[in-house]
Amino acid sequence: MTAQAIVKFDNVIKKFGEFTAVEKVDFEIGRGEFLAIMGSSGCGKTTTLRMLAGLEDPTHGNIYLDGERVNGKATWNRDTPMVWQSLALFPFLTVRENVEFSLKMRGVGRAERAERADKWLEKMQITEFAKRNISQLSGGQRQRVALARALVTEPKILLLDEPLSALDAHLKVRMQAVLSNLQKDLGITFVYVTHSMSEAFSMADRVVIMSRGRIEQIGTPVEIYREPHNRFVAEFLGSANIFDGVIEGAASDGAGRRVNFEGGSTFISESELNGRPQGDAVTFIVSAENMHLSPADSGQEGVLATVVGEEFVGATAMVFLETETGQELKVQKSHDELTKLDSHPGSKLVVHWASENCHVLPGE
Ligand SMILES: Nc1ncnc2c1ncn2[C@@H]1O[C@H](COP(=O)(O)OP(=O)(O)OP(=O)(O)O)[C@@H](O)[C@H]1O
Repeated sequence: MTAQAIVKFDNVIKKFGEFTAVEKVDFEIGRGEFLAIMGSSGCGKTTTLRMLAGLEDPTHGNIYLDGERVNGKATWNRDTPMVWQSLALFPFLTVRENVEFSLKMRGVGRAERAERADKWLEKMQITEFAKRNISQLSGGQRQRVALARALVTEPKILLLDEPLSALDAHLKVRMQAVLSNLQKDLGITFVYVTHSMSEAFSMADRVVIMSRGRIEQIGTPVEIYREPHNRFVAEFLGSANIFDGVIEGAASDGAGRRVNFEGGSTFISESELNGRPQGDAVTFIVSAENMHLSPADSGQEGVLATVVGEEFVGATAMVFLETETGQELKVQKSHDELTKLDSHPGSKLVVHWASENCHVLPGE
């Protein structure tokens, strides 16, 4: 375990009967890091978090928390509070009583409890609601109570399981800022499970992408976005066009080689091809914002495709096209540009891209 790490998962496997929910998970979480765990439903995100919280025990492997092996250690001895989507606040207690709860459980005296709760009520801007019952609060206010309740013991690490998913879009964005600032101010490690790419990518220092109990990639949001490791991650991010190609020329000291794919070919730099031999199959991506469109009669080299639909994405549009070989492509463009191209369903356009925007998936 490196000195900066607060958590280490060492070859952790979790089985429920014969079913493997988490398969050989091996990673560290840095002290003070905001780590998001993402993946599709059922991929093992929550089970991973629950093992860290002590709510599940690993079937194999070890979990270390702050240098100590914690397999089998009870959750109440771990100091790993968790904030859930359901929040699990006590409806029969007031806001203040909720916030004081874990201090009371630890035998902290009345005066100190009140003082510490006051500090967190104030920090979370809910002092004015201290005497209210939970049922008398809005969704955002409940979130703040849940955070105050979890943080009042001043833990080194906070576990969050889809804490914002029940909130409406506007409130979600506001709470993202609250969480992000809180984490930076306190310097506490946050481990944050979410389905939402926008939440993970806007808040986290690093993101773990899981699929079927395995880690597909760990990296900063920019690394994962620009350089997805494999097809699963590229598809999960949803913004890339994925091509299966075959390398035409032999590796050399040159700048790159041609790669043929069904319905076209492109030049890819040698740094991306990484010395792979001639004839090797490669999977590469080009992100939607790096794709360009030109009129079919422009003489532009590229792939001829037919527009099948458009989706409004704020200031831009995502144009969906189908090539003559049946491959679906997506291209993100400004509305102005699309108007100039007179793009509409049925239009034939040439899709093209710069070779430096081709990224070969190393894990394929
Ligand atoms: N107690 C259990 N007994 C049996 N199977 C379980 C148990 N808990 C989880 N699983 C299974 O393990 C797999 C991973 O579950 P987990 O809750 O970790 O997924 P997740 O990625 O958090 O999914 P979601 O995003 O839907 O919450 C799922 O297939 C789930 O059905």
